[in-house]
Amino acid sequence: MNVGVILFGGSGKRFSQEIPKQFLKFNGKTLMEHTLEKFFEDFIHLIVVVVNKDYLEKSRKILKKYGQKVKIITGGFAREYSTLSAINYLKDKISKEDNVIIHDGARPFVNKEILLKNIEFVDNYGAVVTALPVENTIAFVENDRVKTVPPRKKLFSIQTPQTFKFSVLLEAFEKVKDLENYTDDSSVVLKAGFDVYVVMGEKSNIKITTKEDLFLAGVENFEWDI
Ligand SMILES: Nc1ccn([C@@H]2O[C@H](COP(=O)(O)OP(=O)(O)OP(=O)(O)O)[C@@H](O)[C@H]2O)c(=O)n1
Ligand SMILES: C[C@](O)(CO)[C@H](O)COP(=O)(O)O
Repeated sequence: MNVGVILFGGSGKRFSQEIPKQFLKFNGKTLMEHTLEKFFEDFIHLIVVVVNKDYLEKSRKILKKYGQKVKIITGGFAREYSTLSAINYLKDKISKEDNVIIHDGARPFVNKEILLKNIEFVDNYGAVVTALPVENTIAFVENDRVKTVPPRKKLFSIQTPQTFKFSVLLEAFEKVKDLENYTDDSSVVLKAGFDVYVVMGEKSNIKITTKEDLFLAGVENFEWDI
């Protein structure tokens, strides 16, 4: 079975101080609807949407039209605790051999090809991360001073989905406790000692973090679903 986990448990503070970006609306739909609908594929059998507990009722109102394939749970105070909430929810519902596809709700432009590649690769490798070779030179900086410039050809920018055999997630999130120190799922799995393999992402699969990202994605106007 393939299970989608869509993370919408944040507050979107870099986008807006007032309303979480989950509820921004463009092209007639909220960000939450845009991303969720990318997972409405026949090869995804269950979708767990992790929402911000302060907006549970609002999220339920938006998502109820999608029916029983969508399960709504609340997340944690940091991204990886939201992933942990999904793992705990799934513990008694799916098999250790099932695939769990974890995706930022803030990435509405993911496509079917990336989802299918994640599923194809996780069957071989057990843990995969969507990523792209970086195009800018990256520096390690401390106190405004460049300390090192790692060789670019080995650097990748990590995206989502990040897809794992459920057994890998269970073991990794059992071993790693300081989840607030991690910004994605693959780094937790890596820390737990698993190999993680790359699935090539796409530049269009951007994360909507600030308003500029929306404009870069070609969305010129948006409103709020309040
Ligand atoms: N405690 C958290 C924090 C983040 N996320 C989700 O992880 C994705 C990527 O996080 P980000 O883009 O940083 O969203 P926010 O944390 O909401 O943004 P900000 O850091 O600006 O507050 C988002 O879909 C967000 O909803 C989550 O599920 N639970
Ligand atoms: C998971 C992620 O999108 C990979 O690049 C990124 O780490 C999320 O960071 P955020 O600060 O939670 O948006």
